[in-house]
Amino acid sequence: MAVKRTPFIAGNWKMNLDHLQSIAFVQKLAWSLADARHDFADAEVAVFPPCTDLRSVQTLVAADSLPIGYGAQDLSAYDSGAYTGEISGAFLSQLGCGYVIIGHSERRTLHGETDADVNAKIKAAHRHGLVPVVCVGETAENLEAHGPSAVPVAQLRAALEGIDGSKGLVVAYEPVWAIGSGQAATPAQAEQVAVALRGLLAELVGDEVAQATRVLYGGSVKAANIASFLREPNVDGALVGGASLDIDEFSSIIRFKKHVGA
Ligand SMILES: O=C(CO)COP(=O)(O)O
Repeated sequence: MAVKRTPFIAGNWKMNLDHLQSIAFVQKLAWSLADARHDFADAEVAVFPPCTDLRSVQTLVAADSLPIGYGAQDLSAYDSGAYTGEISGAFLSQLGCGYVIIGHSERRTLHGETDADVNAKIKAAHRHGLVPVVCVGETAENLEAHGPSAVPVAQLRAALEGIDGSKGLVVAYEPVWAIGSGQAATPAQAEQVAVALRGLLAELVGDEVAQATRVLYGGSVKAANIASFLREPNVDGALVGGASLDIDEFSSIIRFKKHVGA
């Protein structure tokens, strides 16, 4: 069954751009999206700013009904209470977030997030109507020891335990060795893992949800390589880090149709 999945181009700003800078960036992105010379009808664009920027982004997006989605880079597994420093999914929903990144490798490595934490956070996102962008990916050591798919597949299996797939999700395959290194995976590698992840989705949440779920590639994506990833049938977009902070580069990435010549 062939299902058309809308390509998703997501910018993960990480801990960059304060709320004033986010306003300038979103305004420029809106101008770029409004550029009549380009057809964005087939792509969905979203940004993931620091939490302190979300209110500013919401105000801009809502004021002009901008075709820009947005979300947070993390959320609490809890809904409210004595959890100092945590941000509830309820608050993110109130700010109009549609998405939330969960289980980014930087959270796993630098903040000790486990598969169980990722699972609990996906459930929290679903409780509050947020679509989780679930990140999985292997280290260079994992790649050498187990090949490309084993670790991402094991992470996704653990992440999705007991999840209701009908509540929506996006999966982002981000090899740790490709993040911020300038050395992206090859499109064939990304496709191979995306196929394995979609196969697992079919097993866990059913074929219909698996076919509808966007599987993104992330790791050193830039304007020069985006089209090569999007040509792969199972790669449905990109989670972009460094290149999403440069308005010219990000604008060029979201014009991927130009790169593929469509
Ligand atoms: O971690 C990433 C996006 O979440 C990828 O980062 P880079 O695009 O900077 O490699």
